[in-house]
Amino acid sequence: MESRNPRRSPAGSGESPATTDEPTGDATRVVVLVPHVARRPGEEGERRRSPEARLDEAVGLAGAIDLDVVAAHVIGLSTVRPATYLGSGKVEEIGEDVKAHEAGLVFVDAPLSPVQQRNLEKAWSAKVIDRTALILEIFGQRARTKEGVLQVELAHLNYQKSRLVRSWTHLERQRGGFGFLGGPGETQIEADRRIIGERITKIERELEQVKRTRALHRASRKKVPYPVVALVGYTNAGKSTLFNRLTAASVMAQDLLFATLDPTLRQVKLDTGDQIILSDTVGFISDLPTQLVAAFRATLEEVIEADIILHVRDVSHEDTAAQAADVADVLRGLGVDPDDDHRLIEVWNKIDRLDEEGRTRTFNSAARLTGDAHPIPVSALTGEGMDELKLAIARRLSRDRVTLALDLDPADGEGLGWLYRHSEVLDRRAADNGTLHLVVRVAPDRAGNIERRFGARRTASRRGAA
Ligand SMILES: Nc1nc2c(ncn2[C@@H]2O[C@H](COP(=O)(O)OP(=O)(O)OP(=O)(O)O)[C@@H](O)[C@H]2O)c(=O)[nH]1
Ligand SMILES: [Mg+2]
Repeated sequence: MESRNPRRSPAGSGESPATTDEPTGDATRVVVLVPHVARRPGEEGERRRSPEARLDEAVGLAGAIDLDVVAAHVIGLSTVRPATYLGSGKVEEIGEDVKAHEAGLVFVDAPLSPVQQRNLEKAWSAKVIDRTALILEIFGQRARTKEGVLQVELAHLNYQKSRLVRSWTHLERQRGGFGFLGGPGETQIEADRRIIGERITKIERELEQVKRTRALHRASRKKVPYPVVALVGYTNAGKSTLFNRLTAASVMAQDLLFATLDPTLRQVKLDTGDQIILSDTVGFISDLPTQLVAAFRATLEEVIEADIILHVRDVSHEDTAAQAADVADVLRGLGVDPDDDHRLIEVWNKIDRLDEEGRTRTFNSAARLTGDAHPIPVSALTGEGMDELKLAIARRLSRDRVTLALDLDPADGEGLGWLYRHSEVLDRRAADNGTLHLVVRVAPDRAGNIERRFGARRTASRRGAA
C-alpha cells in the first residue's frame, strides 16, 4: 500500500489535520480485529482456539470497559508483517472500515510491537491497542483494593518500560533546552526510563508494605481452624456466580470479563456442618502477559495457600479444553501442581446450557474419571449439582483432617476456649458427672499437640467419610 507510506501530504480536503495519527473518530467506538495466523506444522492442537471463539472473547474484552464495538473481524494471515502485522491490503481495507464506522479505536487481539502499533495508528488515524494494553485497561478499571491498584499500575509501568526500550532506541534524541527534567546530555529515552524506573521502585516499596499487612491478616486467619477453599478458573467461567450460590452473598457476578479482580473471602458453613473460608479470585485468560501474572502473584497467594482449589470450568464453551490448559499453566506458574488431585477439584459449570446429548456426554466423561480426579458437573445458575459439590468438598476435608475424641474437666474453661479457637468442635456432650466429651477435628500438624495436651484419641470421622 504505497500511498500510506510518507503520510506527509498537507492537510487537504478530507484529510485529517497535520498529525495524521490523531484519532478522528469517537474514542469509545472500537473496531475489533482478531488476526488468525495460519497453523504452523507441529503446533499443539489443544491450544488452537477457533477464530470465532477468539472473536467472541475479544468482543467481550472490549465490552468489559464499555467500549462500543462497531465492527469485529477475524483476519486470516499467512504470515506476520514486521512493519504492520497485517498485510497492506488488509490495512487499507480496515482503514476504510474504521472511517466508515467513525471509530477512534482499533483493538488488535495480538501482541503488537511498538513499531507495528505506531504504523497502524498512522494508517488508520485511530488509536490502536493490543491485547496486553486492553487487559491492563480492564484491570485498571476493576481494581478496588489498594494492592490491586498498585499491582495494575506496576504492570502498566513495566509494559510501558518494555515498549519504551524497543520503540525508541533507534529514535533516541538529545533533549535540548529543558535541562530541569534530566541532567545535561540526558537523552529523552533515558529520562523517560528513569522516571518510570523511579515510579516502579516507589510502587514496589508500597506493595511490600501492603503485602506485609496482608501476611499478618493471613497469619491471624490461619489461627482460625477453618480450611480455605479457593475458586480459580478462566475468566467468565462462573466463579463469582458459584461463590454467590455457595455463600448466598452477592459478589459482583456479571457477563463481563474480569468482573472480579481482587480476592474476596467469605466464611461458609456447608450442610455437613463443615466451616470453610471460600475465596473468589481474578479470572485467568489466555496469553496473559507474564508481567501481569507476576503482578497478580500476590493476589493469588490465597490460591497458593488454599487447602482445596476448585477449578471452575465453563463446559458449555467450545474452547473449554484450551481454557483449562491455560488455567493449568497459570497454576503451575504459581507453584501449584494442576494435577494434584488431592488438592484440586474440577467443577464443570454451566451444564444448564448443554443440550441433551451434551449433557449425557459430560456426565459420562465425568463418571469415567474416578476417585479424587472425579469432576463435579454443576450449574451455578440453577443450583444443580450443588449438593454433590459440597459433599465433595466435605469429603476432601474430612479425609485430610484428623478427628480426635477427648474428655475435658468442666472447670477447664481455658482449655475449652482454646479448643474452640484452634479446632473444629464436631460434638460436645456432658456426662452425668459433668465431664465434657468432645469430638474435634484439626489439620494433621496440630493433632499431636491436642493429643498431648488433652490426652485425645484419634477416631474415625463421624461424618463425610463415606
Ligand atoms: N447459563 C449459565 N450461566 C452461568 C452459570 N454460571 C455463571 N453463568 C454466567 O456466566 C457469566 C460469568 O459469570 P461470573 O460468575 O461473573 O464469572 P467469573 O468466573 O467470576 O468471571 P471473572 O470474575 O470475570 O473471572 C455471568 O453472566 C453468569 O450469569 C451457569 O451455571 N449457567
Ligand atoms: Mg468473578
